[in-house]
Amino acid sequence: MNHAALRTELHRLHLELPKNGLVTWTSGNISARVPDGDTGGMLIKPSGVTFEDLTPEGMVLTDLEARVLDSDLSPSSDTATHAYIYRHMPQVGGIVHTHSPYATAWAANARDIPCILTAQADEFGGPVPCGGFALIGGEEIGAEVVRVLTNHRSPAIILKSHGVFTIGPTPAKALKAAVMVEDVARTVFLAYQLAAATGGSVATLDPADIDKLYDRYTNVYGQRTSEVGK
Ligand SMILES: O=C(CO)[C@@H](O)[C@H](O)COP(=O)(O)O
Repeated sequence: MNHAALRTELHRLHLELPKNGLVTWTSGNISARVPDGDTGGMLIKPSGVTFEDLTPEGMVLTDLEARVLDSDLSPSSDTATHAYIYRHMPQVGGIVHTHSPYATAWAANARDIPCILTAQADEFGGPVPCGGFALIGGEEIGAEVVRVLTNHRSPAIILKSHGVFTIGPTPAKALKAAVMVEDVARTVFLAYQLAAATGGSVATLDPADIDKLYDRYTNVYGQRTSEVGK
């Protein structure tokens, strides 16, 4: 996808954040890696702009040192973090950050989201990991994302006292992981709440079953063409 088409795609994906209940007011952001053959670098949301005021042209182009290349708008507060992730994870083509409420509640408790659901084994290949706290504005959040997600099956991490970061080969795949992590965070929370209310208990999935589920979802589920079912 070229630079102009990526702007349009990135704008479209940002509108999915409020639609899916993942952000409030101006929180959250998405970026897309721009291919080297085009301009290189990345496109990212401008900081503090409401979702209804975002435009394709307003997406800010930066290099992978987080320097703005073509805009009068300030880029997202998380630009240095996104740039750090792209520099250290060459397979990543898109990054999403949200404060989606259930996943962020787990993050506020500094708890991994335990793997008790087949849908979670499918998408995340096990528990969703919780990383440590880092302040906003520099590369520290990115360093924590890279530290925890390198060689990890999960495309999502929750960060202590903050929120969610997801990665993917494309921004659309990273967005899917952001939608799915909120879905499992809510259901897992409800399952534990129901167990507490009824005196029951919740079993985590057997690691061997998680492996089988993850393998089926990764290699068999869905359509074999990238044009269908994105
Ligand atoms: O939590 C943070 C900073 O990590 C962000 O999600 C802000 O809430 C939105 O910041 P901008 O991307 O608009 O600068």
